[in-house]
Amino acid sequence: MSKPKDTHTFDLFGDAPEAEAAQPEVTTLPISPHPALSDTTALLALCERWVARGWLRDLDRALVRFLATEAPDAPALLLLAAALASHQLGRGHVCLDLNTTLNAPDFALSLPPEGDDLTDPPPLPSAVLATLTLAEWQAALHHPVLTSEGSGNTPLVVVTAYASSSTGSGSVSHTRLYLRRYWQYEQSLHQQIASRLEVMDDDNHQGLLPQALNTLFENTTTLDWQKTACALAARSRFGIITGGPGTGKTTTVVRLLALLQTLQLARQPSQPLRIRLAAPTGKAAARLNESIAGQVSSLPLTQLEALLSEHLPAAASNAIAIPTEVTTLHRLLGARPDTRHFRHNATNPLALDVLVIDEASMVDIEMMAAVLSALPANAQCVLLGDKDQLASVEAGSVLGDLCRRAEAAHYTPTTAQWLESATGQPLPPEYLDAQGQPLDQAITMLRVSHRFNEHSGIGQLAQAINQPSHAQTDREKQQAVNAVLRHGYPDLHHLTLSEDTTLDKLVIHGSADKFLNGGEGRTNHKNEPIAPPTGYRHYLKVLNAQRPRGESFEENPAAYNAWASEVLSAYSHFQLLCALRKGPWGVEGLNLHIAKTLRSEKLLFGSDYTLEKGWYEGRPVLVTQNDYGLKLMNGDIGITLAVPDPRNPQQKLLRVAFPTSDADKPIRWVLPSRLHAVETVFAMTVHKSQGSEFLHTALLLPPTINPILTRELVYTGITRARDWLTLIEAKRGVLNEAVTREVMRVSGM
Ligand SMILES: Nc1ncnc2c1ncn2[C@@H]1O[C@H](COP(=O)(O)OP(=O)(O)OP(=O)(O)O)[C@@H](O)[C@H]1O
Repeated sequence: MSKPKDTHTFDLFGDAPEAEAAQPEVTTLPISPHPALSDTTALLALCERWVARGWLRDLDRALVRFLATEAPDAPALLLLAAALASHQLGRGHVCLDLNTTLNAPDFALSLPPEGDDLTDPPPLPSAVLATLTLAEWQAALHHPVLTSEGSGNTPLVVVTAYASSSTGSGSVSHTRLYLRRYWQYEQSLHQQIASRLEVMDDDNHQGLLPQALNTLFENTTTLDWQKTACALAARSRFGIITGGPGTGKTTTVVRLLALLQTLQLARQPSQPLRIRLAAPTGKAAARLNESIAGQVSSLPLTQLEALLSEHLPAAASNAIAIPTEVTTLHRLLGARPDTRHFRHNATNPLALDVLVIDEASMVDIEMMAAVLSALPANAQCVLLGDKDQLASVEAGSVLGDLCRRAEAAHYTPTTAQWLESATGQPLPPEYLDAQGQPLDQAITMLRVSHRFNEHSGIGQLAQAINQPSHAQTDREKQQAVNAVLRHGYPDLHHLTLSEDTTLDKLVIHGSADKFLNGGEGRTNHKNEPIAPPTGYRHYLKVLNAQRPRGESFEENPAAYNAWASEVLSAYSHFQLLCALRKGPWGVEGLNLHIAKTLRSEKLLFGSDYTLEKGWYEGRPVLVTQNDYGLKLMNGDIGITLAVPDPRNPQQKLLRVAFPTSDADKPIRWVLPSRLHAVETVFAMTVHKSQGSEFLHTALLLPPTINPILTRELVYTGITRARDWLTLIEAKRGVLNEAVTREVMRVSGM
């Protein structure tokens, strides 16, 4: 849920003047209670009007009807809360928080960010709830058939928590209403995590742990958070390593696996750990696969094996093996078509000892609960991810919730002492807290980016945007962000659209001329040269220049695979990201606009209809649903290529090329007619871009602020950029607004 600037004045309908004229019910609050608060028929009629406007889902209204049939005496106030609780699930919240809803009622529905014509508008939630008090609403939630505090099998669960008030005048109650299934997911996560937080081995494995850590990490004078992360993650059966882009999460986890395997072989020489690596999407899995493979080859395995044989001569012959294959969570659990149940669960657990989950910020509460309950009791689970990124579009922000205290660490003196003996590094006092919770002891935040240094505008901008709101005022944050934009960093270009060709030039050519020295002469953190930024022309040129000639697809599949690999790699050089789906500034409008622009440059060909609805060579597509038959995962990107028709080589057939992780068959060629859940991806939403990175990322912010534009969205978008970032504001000022809005997901975690 985004933070309202102040209740009721948040501009839900775009620019203020029209909005004011169009929302009589916002300004004229009813003086008597709205009938829907006490009468079920009136409530159902209201829900119907909300559904007709798309403010509420049909599913939410159906739930109200079902509950009203199950319990005809249920108060309308309870049914209204149930409708809103159900609706929150579709918006990422695990439950309905009554207090938050009463403070900002209009955030409880999906009011149209891009405006509404508002002829005969239904009442806004702020009008409906205007006379309702928290105590009245809480009292209405007690019903023997529909609600309980968790006991029995009621469809709804009410949880009330008490906390001391900020004014110090006693305690305040906070009430959350859950659909039972989601309450169960939370309970299950609590139990699973708590049961794994116990410290496993306090004797440092007879001195092997510090020696292995010293073998894996160079001695540094400053605190090495990566070494700390490895030590802590080896200490209990649940650990989290969080950090921004390039802070070394993958590097650390590869060393952690080598460490765990070393310790295991010292314990049981003939039983190496069964380690599995997983990520929420195919794209994220492929990325981790690639970077893990590179990192494993640089591990000091020979030294670790020598260390092991010193400790245990009997174990000398045991080689330390680290897997590099990464799977998706769906595959790992054994997803079954047409059911939300998996093959692996608490009664049929996964056969593994260690599970690493990368990009954990993208894992929703249902999936996280499913994975943890499918783990054997003794298995170890390590989550990797950036706590500040957008959470999954599904309900829950598990990683963000678990890492809420990660910044200040909160390590207890016992943990600090143990860490010092394991790593040889004392912890600075600001990270210590005698009241630290068990979960705090299992989390490490990596704080140094090895990819973006102080000379990188991408890194500096990410840091400025990411400052939490309690650390500075909105004005200070905006000033810090603007200072980065004005500084003249070589990897950063800030653009405000003034003429309509500006965006076109960028998406075609990449606008290298807008970067310092035309983007020439830069090197990366490994001192390798960085190629200047490109736009979509680049991959379309590669497509045409490297097309195999003279041989058919069947005669020389390797040539066609090599061509497709080059085109796919060239495509990953540039990606336009945007916040919205609909409208001219959303994916739908931009995709068509860009396709036509590329056609006008003779880089693509096809009629208006084909570009909008059909298939054409060069069309890049994003898979939007897992397809196990085709072995395609949500998030996979493919490019449409024309290959000779085997029946008539003069004719061409369109096939879509997707990359695979199989070196023998690097490309999966799919007929367009078999692809049912794909969309053109010249423009991609920031939500869909999670887990991917592009050499040049252009992030386009629409001209009007709306609830989806938050600091997390902007941060996630800009951190998809590896070498170059173009930040585009359709209208100046939107960025300033967006960076001061935070996502606040409601949950009980
Ligand atoms: N301690 C270190 N010293 C020097 N270079 C490092 C160190 N740790 C990581 N790197 C380098 O920094 C880069 C980023 O590291 P890595 O991929 O592990 O980070 P990450 O946090 O997983 O990144 P991502 O944002 O892609 O998830 C890599 O090139 C890696 O080799």
